[in-house]
This record gives sequence, C-alpha cells and structure tokens, in this order.
Amino acid sequence: MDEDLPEQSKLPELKLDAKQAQGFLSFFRTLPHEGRAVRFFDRREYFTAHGENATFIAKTYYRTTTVLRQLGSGSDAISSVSVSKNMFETIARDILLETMDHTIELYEGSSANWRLVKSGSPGNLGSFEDVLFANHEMQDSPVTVALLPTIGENGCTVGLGFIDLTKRVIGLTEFLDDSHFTNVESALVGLGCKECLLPMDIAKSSEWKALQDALSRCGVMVTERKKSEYKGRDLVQDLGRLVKGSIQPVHDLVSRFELAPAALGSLLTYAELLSEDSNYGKYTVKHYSLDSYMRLDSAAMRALNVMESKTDANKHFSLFGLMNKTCTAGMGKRLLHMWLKQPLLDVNEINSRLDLVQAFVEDTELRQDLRQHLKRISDIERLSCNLQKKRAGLQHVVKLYQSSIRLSYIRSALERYDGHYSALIKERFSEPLEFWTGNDRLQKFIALVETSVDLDQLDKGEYMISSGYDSKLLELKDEQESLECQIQSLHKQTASDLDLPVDKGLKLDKGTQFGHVFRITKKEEQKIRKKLTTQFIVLETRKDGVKFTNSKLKRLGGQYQKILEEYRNCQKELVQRVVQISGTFTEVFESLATLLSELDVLLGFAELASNCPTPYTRPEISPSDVGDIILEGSRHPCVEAQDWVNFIPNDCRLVRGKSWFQIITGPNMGGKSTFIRQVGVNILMAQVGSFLPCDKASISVRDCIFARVGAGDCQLRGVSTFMQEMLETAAILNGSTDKSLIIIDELGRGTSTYDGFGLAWAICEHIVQEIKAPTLFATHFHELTSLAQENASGEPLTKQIIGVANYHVSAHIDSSSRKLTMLYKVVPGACDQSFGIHVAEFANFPESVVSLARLKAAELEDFSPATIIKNDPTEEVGLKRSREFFDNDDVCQAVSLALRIVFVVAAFEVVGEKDGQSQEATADLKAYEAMMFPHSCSFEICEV
Ligand SMILES: Nc1ncnc2c1ncn2[C@@H]1O[C@H](COP(=O)(O)OP(=O)(O)OP(=O)(O)O)[C@@H](O)[C@H]1O
Repeated sequence: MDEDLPEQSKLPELKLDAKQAQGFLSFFRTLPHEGRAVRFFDRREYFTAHGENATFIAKTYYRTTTVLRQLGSGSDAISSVSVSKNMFETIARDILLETMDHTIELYEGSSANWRLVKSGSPGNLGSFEDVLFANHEMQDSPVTVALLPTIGENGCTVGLGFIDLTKRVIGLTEFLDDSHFTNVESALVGLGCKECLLPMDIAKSSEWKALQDALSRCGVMVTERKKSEYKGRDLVQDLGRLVKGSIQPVHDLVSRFELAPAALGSLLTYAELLSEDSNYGKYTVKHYSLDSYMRLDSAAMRALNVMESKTDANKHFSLFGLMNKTCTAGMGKRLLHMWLKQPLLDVNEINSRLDLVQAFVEDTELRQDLRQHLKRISDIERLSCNLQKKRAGLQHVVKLYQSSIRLSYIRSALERYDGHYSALIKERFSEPLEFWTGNDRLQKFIALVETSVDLDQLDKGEYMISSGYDSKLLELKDEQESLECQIQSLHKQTASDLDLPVDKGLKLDKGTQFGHVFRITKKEEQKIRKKLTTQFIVLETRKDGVKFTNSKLKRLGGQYQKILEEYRNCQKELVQRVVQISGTFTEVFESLATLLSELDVLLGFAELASNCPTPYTRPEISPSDVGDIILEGSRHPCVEAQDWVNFIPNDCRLVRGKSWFQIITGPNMGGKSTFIRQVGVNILMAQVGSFLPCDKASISVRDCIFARVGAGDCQLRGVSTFMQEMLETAAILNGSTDKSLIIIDELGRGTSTYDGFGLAWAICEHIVQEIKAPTLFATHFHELTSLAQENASGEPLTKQIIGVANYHVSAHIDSSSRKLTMLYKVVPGACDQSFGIHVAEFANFPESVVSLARLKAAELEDFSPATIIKNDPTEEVGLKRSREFFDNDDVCQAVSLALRIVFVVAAFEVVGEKDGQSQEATADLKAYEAMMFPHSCSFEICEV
C-alpha cells in the first residue's frame, strides 16, 4: 500500500492519548451537522479530520480507507485521518478552487476546547486566502451571486446581486429569463460566479429544475438560504456604510429594481460584510448589464476552450493558457480571466484596445521595456486588500514600496513613445499614472516607507522600523547600543582577567534561558577553576562547555533584556502605525492596480501577436447590424500552438444573404470541428481586443456566441448525451438573434438517423428563416447540403431559404494505394463522397468487413449534389435517400456490423481505462449498445 501512495509516507502520526481523545470527542460531538463543511483541526505540526470528513478525505485524496484510524473505543470511536501541512494546502486548493462543492472550517485549540478560526467557501475564500495563495498566484477572483427568481405575468423575472470580495465590488441587476434560464447562465459565466445563494424552497423544488440545471452546468456551488434573509428593506442604508463616496447614485440604482435588492440583501448577510468595519467605505456598487458584454454560456465556454481545465495536457489547450502572457503577479491574470468572460460589444471600446495593442506590436522596444518592469510588480491589488482587512504586516508594505518605486520607469518608458497612438497612450496610461504617482499620492507613501522602514535590513530578511523614525525608538536603540558596548568591554576585561583570548577562549553567548553569559570549554575550565568558583557564578556545565556569569554581566544583561523588550514593543507599535497609515493609500493602489493590470494584459496580447510563428493581424470591427464576418487565412490559435500540428489556414466568409449560414461536410477527422470552433474563437478574441491568427479579418460584432459541439465525442454517455444535445440546442433556438453567432457540430448524432436528420433539417430552416444568425453547421448528414442547392435558374430549391452555402473539408484519396490524406482545406461546395470506409480502414477494420462495406456502398447512390438534384425538390430529399439506405437489409447489416466492431473495440479501451471499474463500464456499454442496436443480440466482452 505504501508504495502506491505518495502522500502516505508523509502521513503524520495521529498522536493523542486516551484522555486527549476523550476530551476531543466530547467537543466534536457538540458540533452541528453541516453536510457540506469539511472540518480540520490544527494539531500544530499537522491537521486532523474526523467522522464523515475523514472518510471523504481518505477516499478522495488518499484514495484508500487504510489511512483511517479510530479515535476513542467501542461504539464511541470515530474514524479519523491526519493530514500534513502540504496535504492540507492541496485539499484546501482543490475544495475551494477546483471542485467547489464543499466549504472548509479550521479549528484551533486542544483537549475539549476548540474554536473556529477560519472558514471559507468557493465564493468567499475568507482567511483561507493566506493558505491558498502563500505559494501560488491568485489567478481568478471568486464571485458570489444571490438569485431571487419569481414567475409573473411576463414570465420569469430574476433579481441578481453579486459580490467580488477581492475587487471589492458589489453589483446588482434584474432581467426577464426564458424557461432555460439562458440569461442566468450567461450572467454567471460573465461574472465568473463560484457560489450561488438560492432561497431554500427554490433550491429544493422540482418546479425550478431548469434553474438548478443551469447552475449545475456552470459548476457553481449552490448555497441554500432562508427566504426570510431575502430582504431589501434596509439595503440602501447598509450599502451607505460599505460604499465609498456619495450614496445618492446607489439609492437611484437600487430603486430601479424590485427583486435584486432582496437578493443583494441576502448576500450582505451571508458574507457578513457589515460585521467588519474594515469594509466600511471601501466598496463600489455597480449595475451589471447583460447587454454590455458578449454573452457566453457554459457550453460556448467549453466549446471554445476559453478557460483552462485541470486535464489540459499543456497550457496552450485553452485560450486563457495561450493568451496569458502577463507579467505582474496575479493581477494581470485575473483581469485576463475577466476580459475573456466579458468580451466587449462597443466598437469604439474594442478599437481602442486594438489601438493600444497595435502600438505595442509596432514598438518592440517599448513593449520589452515595459514588460521587464512589470515583471517586478507584485500583486498590488491583493496586497492593498490585505492592508485594508488588517491582514498585512511590514513585509506587505515593503512589497508595495518595491513595486511603487518601479512605476517611475514605467511612466518614463510610456512617455518616450511618440508613435501614432501616443495621444491614446497618454490618455489611458501616462496621465493617470502621473496623477496617481504624484506628490500628494504615491510619493507620500514612498516617503513614508523610506523614512519609517529600515531598508538596509531587508537584505538580511529583516523588516524593521528605522530607529530614526521615532525619538523613543532612537533613545531605546542608543541605550541598547551603549549596553552592548559595556557588555563587550566587560567581555574583553574578563578575558584579560582570566588570561584567555577573547572569543576563541572566552565566548560571550546570548540565549533565551540565561541572557548574556560567558562560556568556556571544559578543558579551559580546568585551568581557571579556582577563579571561576570564587569570582563567578557557574550556571551550567554541559558537553559544549561551561556557562558562567558575574554580578556585573548579570546586571548589564538584565538591563539589556529590559531595553530590548521595550524596543521590541515600540517597534511593534510603530509597525502597526505604519501599516495603518499605508492602509490609507488603498485608493491609490487600487487605481494603480487597475492601470497596471490593463497595461499588462494589453502588452501580453501584443507579445502573443508578435511572437507566434505566423504573426497575428488586427481585425476590422463593424457594429453587429452591418458588415460581414470575413477571416482570411485563419487558424485555430490553440491547435496551431501544438508542437505536432502543421496547421493549414482556412478562409471563412460569412456574408449576409449569401453564406450567412454555412453547412460544413467532409470526412471524419477532416477538420470540421476545428474550423467552426476557430471562427468562434477568432470572434471572441477580436471582441476581447486581441489581434487574430489570420492574414486578414473583418468582424461584425456578435452579442452572443452559442455553441453546441462535442456531445458526439462522449458517446458512451448514451441517452443523456442526446438530452444534453437537445437542451443546448433549445437554448440556442430560444436565446439567439441575428446578432449572435451559432456554432453547431454533429447535431442529431445521439438519436436515430431519421430523427436526427429531421431535427437537424428543421433546426437549420428555423435558424436561416427565423433567427437569421450567422451559423456554422458541421454535419455528417450530407442530405442537409440540399438546403443550399439552387436549381438551374439560380433560384433556391426551397424558395424561402437564402443565404445558405455549402463548404466541405477536403481530403485526397490515392486511387492506387487507396490511401486517404486529410488536406484540412475548407472549400466551397458539398462533399462529393463519403470517406467513412477509408476512415474505418484507417482504424484497422478487418479486410472482409471493409470489402463488404465497399461493395454495398457502391450499390448505393453517391452523395453528389447532382444525384440529389435529380430527386423531387419539393420532397425532403435527404429523408427519401436515407429511407432507401435503411430499407436495404444488407447494407443495414454491414453498417451495423461495422458499428458494433468499432463499439466493441471502444468497449475494451474504455474498460481498460476505467481500471477497477470494469463492471460499471460494462454496464454503461451495454446500455449504450441497447440504445444503438435495439434489434440485435447483445455483445459479450471477451478476450480479443
Ligand atoms: N486546419 C488544420 N490544419 C492541421 N491540422 C488540423 C486542421 N484542422 C484539424 N486538424 C487536425 O485534425 C484533427 C481532427 O480535426 P477535427 O476534430 O476538427 O475533425 P472533424 O472533421 O470534426 O472530425 P469528426 O467528424 O470525426 O468529429 C484535429 O485534432 C487536428 O489535430
């Protein structure tokens, strides 16, 4: 067992005697049951957890219950587990930052006396921030949201309040929502919500299942609160204490909403903001408008790989990982996170970000210079937050100082720039920097630190107030030095009296037990024993020598200790005072943090655009109701960044009335998904303000990206996959408009071919005719391509359908070797043949199956447009063809056999992967098989 468990060797021993255990158990039993709380008990060198928590930790983090020990005896015993400090940090990070389904409590004490010292939840990390970010940067600031939905005449209205405790922002909004809670989902995604408060009845009721599903799709922790906590009555008064500046705008904002004030009220109670006066006057209140940013739901975030995931093999798998070229500690990364969740809609705002990026792309020297300086900037935002929450010490003040003195270099680098965008750089950075770093602001802080802190001691790792800062401290320091001199001369005098060399013979020690003492080796003691016994007091005789003193040393040492004590107390008081004064500069630091993190992210965009093997280009941006979406020579930035990929660029021309709706066909593995996702990713990047991996790009701003991709990639989830697919599609049909972008991949794969095709056709028609959103629709239903067929006179086959164009990803088959080569080139027109059998051949199908499949396929009509046009255009062409296809028993058998073989091969892979869970996997597979092949006999998993 030990070898399997890396942490096992570090498992601390649970050392409690029977009495201690008894005392602890009596306390532990008094704790109220809280299913979500994981409680830890600090035992100084290690931590422990008990009962259900112990089992949870053993199973989740140690992956074995053998680490469990029993505390107490007989029926009173409870399971317990010990956790090292490192392991505690790992568990806390996982619970609060990754899985986000528990809260953590930390208790300190002994025997039967314990008290709660820290508690944290995913939305409110509280004092666990120290543990979580002691060795890691804080990359994302958690946000807690409270929702209050209600059904009225117009449908469902949702009141929303939120708090970002790191940025000290409180916000509220209210909106109508559809039955899928599309708006709730985009608000949670946009805000980066980690925890959501819901009234208890709503969190439990099956009537609100759709809302609960929306929350679960976003992966937020739901915290149930009593309905009585949803009170907005005293909200303005409460906010009056928390906000900086005038309360009137807050009053005006709050009075615009009916439900949101109550939601926000519950949040203020939950976060206990009013109970700490360090929060007073520190918050800003804002209206979060859903219409200010591009809306993205959780499916789109996943489809476009916007955020990094734990399973990413390398950081370039996600857009965040790829675009994160920030230099500051934490602040830049948090802003990038926010920007990626809130792409802009305003053309001018997008263009001004692009202007700044262009300035930094064009002036490499300026960019490199600024980035060098930013590398030395600490997380000013968090440091200043800690100062305010009185969690800071002199080290934090010094860190702020060290960052502050670099700002003059950043300012002068920016001022040297005289390129095309100098006015903008001046307005956005140089002038605000000049203001905040001026004599009345940052310079005052710099002067405070330079006069108060002993900066010379920093090299030794000591953070102290310089004695010159305070007359009392100076006096104490002088006295201390004078006493030190007297002790030194006594040392010399005594050495000469004893006829011993100073230091080498007679040492002067300073310890906690005796204070100042003389020490000699045992050998020397023999030489001076007589003098020692008559003139000195021997304190201790040990292997390392004999310690002794005399009345003079005792007196001087005593005085020295007293002065030292006074000096330390004085230092402590002064440190508190300096930290407190530094806390009055938070407005300066917050403003500087905003400026610097923005500069950091924009410089990162410029760095990415310039340093890619094929440089990025600046997109042209037009409002959402004009212009087309044209990407020439575009690439998927994350796929392109993988070492093993030689990426083939493609053009995408979404032109209104011509190719606003594109059907993409082509062989499996041909690059369809990559292509449609890369269009979404490029648009998102543009609206965030980044250059694009394209040769040329123009983009009509999109207010929303809807994506339904990927369900086909997790086929083994069976029926739920289809349900998921339908839910996501329903959200698209409900929420999208002509200003959105829709990306759909492999729709209708999770059900029968007839149903799937029927749904796909109907959805396409609805999007083209009703929604009119630019759409990329990748499909294996070749029959869908007839949506775009035109008859000989150029009229669309189906009269009303205009603006549909066919594209396909090309592949080459060598006629002699029958070798299939993917060209990854997206070209106009429908795919004129199916490559399924070639792909099966690639997958090492048995030759007999491939030959039979070839034979039977040859008997079928081909997929060419010409053949399709031959059919009656008024009849559903594809349906007819697919019915013919499945009426043919032989083909049906061949296809079924082929599918079953793929399936059984996959079954073995999965069973192999799901080590130890083969029964479960087999059950999954059988359920899947029953769905896919309802009329055929069941497969057996056997040795191949
Ligand atoms: N433009 C490209 N240039 C180079 N390689 C590409 C390109 N597009 C895709 N690929 C590679 O091909 C692989 C398959 O691409 P993708 O998943 O997009 O195919 P697909 O047509 O959607 O397949 P399926 O229909 O089976 O889902 C990708 O993982 C990528 O490595």
